[in-house]
Amino acid sequence: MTRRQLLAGNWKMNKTVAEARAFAEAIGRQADAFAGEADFAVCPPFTALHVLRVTLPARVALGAQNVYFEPKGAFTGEVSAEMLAEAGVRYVIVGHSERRHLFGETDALVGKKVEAVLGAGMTPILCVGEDLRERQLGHTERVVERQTKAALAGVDAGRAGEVVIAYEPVWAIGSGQTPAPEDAQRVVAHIRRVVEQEKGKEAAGRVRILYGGSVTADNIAGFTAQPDIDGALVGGASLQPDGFVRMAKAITKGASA
Ligand SMILES: O=C[C@H](O)COP(=O)(O)O
Repeated sequence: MTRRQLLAGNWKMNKTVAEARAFAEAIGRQADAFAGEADFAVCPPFTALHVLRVTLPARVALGAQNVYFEPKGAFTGEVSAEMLAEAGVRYVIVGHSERRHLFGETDALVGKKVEAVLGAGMTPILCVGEDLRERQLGHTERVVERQTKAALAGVDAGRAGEVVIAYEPVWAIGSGQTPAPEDAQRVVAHIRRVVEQEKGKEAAGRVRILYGGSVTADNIAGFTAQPDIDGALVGGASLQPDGFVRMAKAITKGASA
């Protein structure tokens, strides 16, 4: 089964509207970087969705960093999946470790968000990953297994293959430290086995699993060369236009190699 590589930039709480526009114009001047056989997305804060919708190169899709699962109502501060879809959003990050740890998101809430995103015709980027203590205790596999099963619990086997999963070891996020690509491959292969066990072979073969955590233009190719790693979810290094372009070229080259 051939899966297209995906490069997704997660800007977190960075960039004003003016800064977002400047980024889109800068990568637009190097739009050739996005012409190859791979998918690309940028996930800005909500406030910069509109400006990116109108300024990003056509091959770079729009993503969001969060969503609420209810369709509408008295949920001050929240944004629904339908609202994001209408705003031109294609991908929605769900269950990022910063949301789980800083904002108390539970496995059950993450599962509802995954369903809402699929229900609105968008692609969830479901984040899973162990923290340092869990890793030191040897619990990595069981943590990603629990998170994956809970998040996919309400998803039909026929649609599970549409989900993108991002394996992000929490200790690697923003730290400059990464697992060896072979180590990330081992965990990602385990996640794929969990998908197979829960949703069947077809879904497991289709589901794209990214690596995230201190990815840069210099190390991305080592991860995306692994057989089960289908791209990267990138924080800090996605903020600079040149870095984003270099990563786009690296994954496109790997995809066609
Ligand atoms: O969603 C992105 C990840 O949290 C990785 O962030 P980072 O590339 O800055 O380590």
